[in-house]
Amino acid sequence: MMESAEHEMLRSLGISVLPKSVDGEDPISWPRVAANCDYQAAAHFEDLLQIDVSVSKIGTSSVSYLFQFSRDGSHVAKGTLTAVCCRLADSGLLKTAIPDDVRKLFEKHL
Ligand SMILES: CC(C)(COP(=O)(O)OP(=O)(O)OC[C@H]1O[C@@H](n2cnc3c(N)ncnc32)[C@H](O)[C@@H]1OP(=O)(O)O)[C@@H](O)C(=O)NCCC(=O)NCCSC(=O)c1cc(O)c2ccccc2c1O
Repeated sequence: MMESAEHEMLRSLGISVLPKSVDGEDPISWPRVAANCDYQAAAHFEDLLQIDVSVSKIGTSSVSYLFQFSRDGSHVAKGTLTAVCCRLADSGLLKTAIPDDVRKLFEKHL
């Protein structure tokens, strides 16, 4: 659920989760390196949960998110996730600095 919420947030900022290569440049994506979730109340099958996503930290190449889960206005869980900005090179994932334009978009959600 956190990954889906993260992807929705990226899309809302106009950031593709897995863009196509343009002009032979390596596309950039966001593999996750850490995730955690604290459950504060039970959620049941078919419950409709709201997930509020915010950015808790922007590093050089990493971005951390906070996820607040609620049901009918009551807190259910709190999660965190850290992803790293990477070039999808032929050799695999290579860490790279978060581009300035993307950093500015994330800063709006700090
Ligand atoms: C992602 C890596 C390639 C980075 O490796 P590297 O060794 O270069 O990174 P650093 O150790 O220097 O850390 C970079 C950056 O992250 C912060 N960080 C690292 N670990 C943690 C942690 N546990 N908690 C918090 N923060 C952490 C560190 O402080 C640095 O921050 P700065 O801001 O200071 O730069 C390499 O780590 C790697 O490959 N990891 C495995 C990733 C993985 O397989 N994850 C499992 C889920 S799969 C996934 O999420 C995924 C998503 C995609 O979108 C993909 C797209 C295309 C292909 C594959 C994808 C994919 O597997």
